[in-house]
This record gives sequence, C-alpha cells and structure tokens, in this order.
Amino acid sequence: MSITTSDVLKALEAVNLPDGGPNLVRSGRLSEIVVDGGRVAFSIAISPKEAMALEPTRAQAEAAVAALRGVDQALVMLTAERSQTPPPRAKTATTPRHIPGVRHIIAVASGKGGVGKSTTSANLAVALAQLGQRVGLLDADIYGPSMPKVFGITEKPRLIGPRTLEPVTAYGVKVMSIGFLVDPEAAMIWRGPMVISAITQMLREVAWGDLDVLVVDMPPGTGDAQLTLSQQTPLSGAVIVSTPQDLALMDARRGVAMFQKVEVPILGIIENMSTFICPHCGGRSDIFGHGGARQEAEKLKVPFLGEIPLAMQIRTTSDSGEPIAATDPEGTHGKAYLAVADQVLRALEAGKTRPAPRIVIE
Ligand SMILES: Nc1ncnc2c1ncn2[C@@H]1O[C@H](COP(=O)(O)OP(=O)(O)OP(=O)(O)O)[C@@H](O)[C@H]1O
Repeated sequence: MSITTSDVLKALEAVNLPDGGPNLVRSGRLSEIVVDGGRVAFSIAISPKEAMALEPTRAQAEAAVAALRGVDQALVMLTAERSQTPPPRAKTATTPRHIPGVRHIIAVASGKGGVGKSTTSANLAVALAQLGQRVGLLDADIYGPSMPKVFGITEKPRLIGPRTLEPVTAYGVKVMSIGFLVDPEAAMIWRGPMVISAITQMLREVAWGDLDVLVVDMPPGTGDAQLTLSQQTPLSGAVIVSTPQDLALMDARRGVAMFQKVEVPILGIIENMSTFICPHCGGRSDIFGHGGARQEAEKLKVPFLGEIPLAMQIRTTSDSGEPIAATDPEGTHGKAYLAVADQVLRALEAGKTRPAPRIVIE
C-alpha cells in the first residue's frame, strides 16, 4: 500500500505541541510534506529559541509517521527562519559540536555551480582512501546531489537505529547523500534553514564510525546557507574548486572570503578543468586558460593544491558511476587526484588547520 500525504497528516493530528498547544496540523508550522515511495520528509517551523522545547515534538512526529504502514523512512526537521539581517558573525562562545570518531571534516566548495566540485569531491575522497585513510563523503549539495550517480550507488542507506542511517560504502568510501532520501526536485525549493537542518542531521545521524577524513561536498555558492553551514560544521578546513577562467576565479575568491569570515582555514585551491588532454593524440590545449587558480592562490596567500585536467575520461567515468581515481589510479588523471589528496593530507597533518572558531549567534 503506498502512503499518501493525507495519511501523514492524519498521523500528525495525534501529535500536539507542548503545554496543551494545538496539534501539528492545526499549528500551521508544517512545511510541504514530501512523499517519495516509502520515504516521507517534512519540517516543522520554529523560532530559534524553541529548538530544545520542540525536539520531543519532532521526535514524536517522526515516530508517528515511521509507524505508518508503507513508510520505510521518516525524516522530520526543525527549521528556524532567520530574518533578512546579515548572517551571524563569528565571535567567542560555543564550538560547533565535534562528531565522535571523526578526526577531520573538510568542506569542498566552489563559488559557483558547474566547476566540477562534486566530481572533485568524489575523486578526492577515493584518492584519500587509496592513501590509507578511513574516508567518509557527505553529499551536501542539496540542489544537485550527484554522489549516488558518481559512485554508481543504487541501494538506499539502511536505518540501523531509531534515528541512525548506515552510509553506503563504495570504492572504499562511506557515502551519504541527501539524494538517497529526498527527491532532488523537492529539495530544490527548500529554503536556507531547511537545507542547513537537513545537512546537520545527515552529519550527526549517520553511523560514520571511525573516520580520518569526512569530505563534505558543499552546496555551490557563497550565500547564507553555505555560510551558516560552514559555521555549524566543525570543519578542519576548506578546499576551493575553481576552473581557470576569470569569472570562476572571482567566485572562488568569494568562497575563500566566506571561509575566512568564519575563521575556517583554507587548505587550498584546486584548478579543475585545467589543461585539456586529447583522448586521441594526447595533445594538450588550454581551453579555459591555465594556471589562473595557482596565481589566484598566490595572490590570496593560500596553498595551491594542484591541477586536474579537463578530460573526457573524467566525465565519462563520473557518468558511469566509476570514479577514475578508483578505476584507473595509475593513469594520468588518477595520479592527479592522488597528488591533490596527498597535498590535502599534508595540510591537515601539518596542523595548518586551527580548531574551529567559537561562535555566538548575535
Ligand atoms: N576535470 C574534468 N574533466 C572533464 N569533465 C569534468 C571534469 N570535472 C567535472 N567534469 C564534468 O563536468 C560536469 C559538472 O561537474 P560536477 O557535477 O562535478 O560540477 P559541480 O560543480 O558539482 O556542479 P553543481 O555545482 O552544479 O552541482 C559533469 O558532467 C562532470 O562529469
């Protein structure tokens, strides 16, 4: 029997807000309810101060929906709208909560979409695993989750506790993606607070186990959602992916500035779609220019982590779910990812990272 939105609403009528408040359906706090096969996701709007008080309501709502026949997974989030004031500034107060067992969390970000951030995150994660690291990959690119495709994962993560999902392991990497849980078209219309809430839940409610590095493929851009996410995640550092064109580099600069604003160390910049290597003759052409990211890194006084060529095989292997760093680690492109991964590890191990800032929300 397939589940419908009205089944979900009916179940939620039995869940009341605390202190004799109305039931959730009448409270006017429910977002659109997304039903995707046996998976149900929605959020409850709160003011930031209500987060603690309404957590039991959230848990009850999730349990009520999870108990319905035909529901395999229920994901309920508390989302707080912020006013249009500028994003909170970093100041002294609480440190973003560490994730037990996870040594380093690194964000892979880009100033704008389409520069190959997801392809780079995937191959970087695989290359780190090949260098002997225990690696996780969180696909937080909520507007275009691509990891299920890049890793060729067709299975869904298993629920192994009342609120815990087991990541799917592929090519030696533990992968979790919002694309496993929510229809990407539904996620497209999510507002910033919903995005942040979904991602922080994926960070904390996934059984990552012991990891040396958790790579987070960030949503593209440098807006409020990205900034808040960078603040709320206990990041060891950030990697910025850019193509060599001026426009992309301008956006990359914004990415660097965003992380600096919240005092997350920049591990470095990667130039993606650098020199084009012809698959037929092996000849090299600099279609988008070359070396721009290295120069930009020098200007910004941040490390340059390496170049990934613009290559047909990188795209085809991504499309076919066989990341090239795994399937051809000895080839030119596989080696390029290994070299970048090595640089990232050096930056992490050299302790160039500082502890995450202590943050207060003003
Ligand atoms: N070095 C490369 N050589 C060839 N193709 C590449 C390379 N890097 C990425 N691509 C291809 O470019 C396209 C966009 O890449 P990808 O999805 O990784 O970008 P993205 O920055 O994550 O995009 P978005 O921000 O829109 O999610 C994909 O088809 C991918 O296979």
